[in-house]
Amino acid sequence: MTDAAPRTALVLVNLGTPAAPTPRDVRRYLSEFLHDHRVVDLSRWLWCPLLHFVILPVRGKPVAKKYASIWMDGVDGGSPLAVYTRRLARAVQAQMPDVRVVEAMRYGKPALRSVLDSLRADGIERIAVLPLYPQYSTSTTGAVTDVVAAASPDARVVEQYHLDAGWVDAVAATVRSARAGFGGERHLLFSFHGLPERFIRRGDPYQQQCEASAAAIAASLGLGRAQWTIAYQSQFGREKWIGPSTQATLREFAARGVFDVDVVAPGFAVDCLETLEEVGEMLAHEFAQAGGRMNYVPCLNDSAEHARVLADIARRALA
Ligand SMILES: C=CC1=C(C)c2cc3[nH]c(cc4nc(cc5[nH]c(cc1n2)c(C)c5CCC(=O)O)C(CCC(=O)O)=C4C)c(C)c3C=C
Ligand SMILES: [Fe+2]
Ligand SMILES: [Fe+2]
Repeated sequence: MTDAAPRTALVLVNLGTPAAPTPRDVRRYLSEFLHDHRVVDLSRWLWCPLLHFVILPVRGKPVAKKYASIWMDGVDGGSPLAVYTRRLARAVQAQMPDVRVVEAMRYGKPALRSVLDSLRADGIERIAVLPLYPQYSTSTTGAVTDVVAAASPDARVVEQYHLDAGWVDAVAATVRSARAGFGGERHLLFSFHGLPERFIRRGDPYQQQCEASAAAIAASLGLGRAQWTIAYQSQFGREKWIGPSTQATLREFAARGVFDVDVVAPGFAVDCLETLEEVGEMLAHEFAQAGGRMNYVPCLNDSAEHARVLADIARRALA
């Protein structure tokens, strides 16, 4: 570490998550998230009544229960997305002693807008913003760039890293080590967060980038095309989302007798509700009921390898 205070900062940004696994905090979080036009672009005349009178009241309690099932204990505990993001920022800081590394959330706290304002107030001159979304979507990365453009327009935003060689190899390595204890023929299922098809029709590159990431990770693992499949999870609402869905794919696997499946979720930098509860608990249970054995491969989380990969990406952005 140099003696002088760093003049450069790196902000790792994640989606955000409720402060506590209670219906009130879940509603507060969902309200901020689902009011963003980048996420739901319906007319507010239509969307606000639906959101305030149906979605938030109906979703608060059951979604809080799901968060409670994955909540991490201890003084440094909390929602996995928040805990792993905080730990990841510390691990990246250890890789970049001359840069101030901080974490921020697009929705909830620590709010991206106030993190950027306080870096400026502290005399930081150069800022790189790294949204923790390997694949670009207007609904996620685009929502981060909105805040950066308003608060700190000269900051450099890393818009995607879906084909970064270090990242591809790091994800492949987690799959390899998760498979180490198993013998025999296994199938690899890549499960990415879904998106309404409408976004793709309007030019969002997300799905194409997910496909490119999966193909690159499979190539790094030396898998043939018949040994892996892509699917999309976490559909929300009635609109048509990109598919096939992870749930339908697992049901089809069971029907075809494909019972030994590793599931990896390379669209998620850290584990969260959608990976731990939806895939690791709900879908794993459903697959087991159908006779299958799912091995969920954890996200890169706060591993040293993840920190090294992100530090390399950030250094290039700051160069
Ligand atoms: C229209 C709604 C949604 C879009 C579009 C969407 C895109 C999207 N989301 C992620 C990553 C995450 N989403 C998470 C939770 C989550 N997502 C939605 C809705 C949309 N997502 C909701 C309503 C929720 C909350 C849970 C629920 O009520 O079911 C999370 C996890 C957050 C956590 O606290 O753990 C992540 C991460 C991506 C990458 C993406 C587009 C590509
Ligand atoms: Fe509203
Ligand atoms: Fe989402």
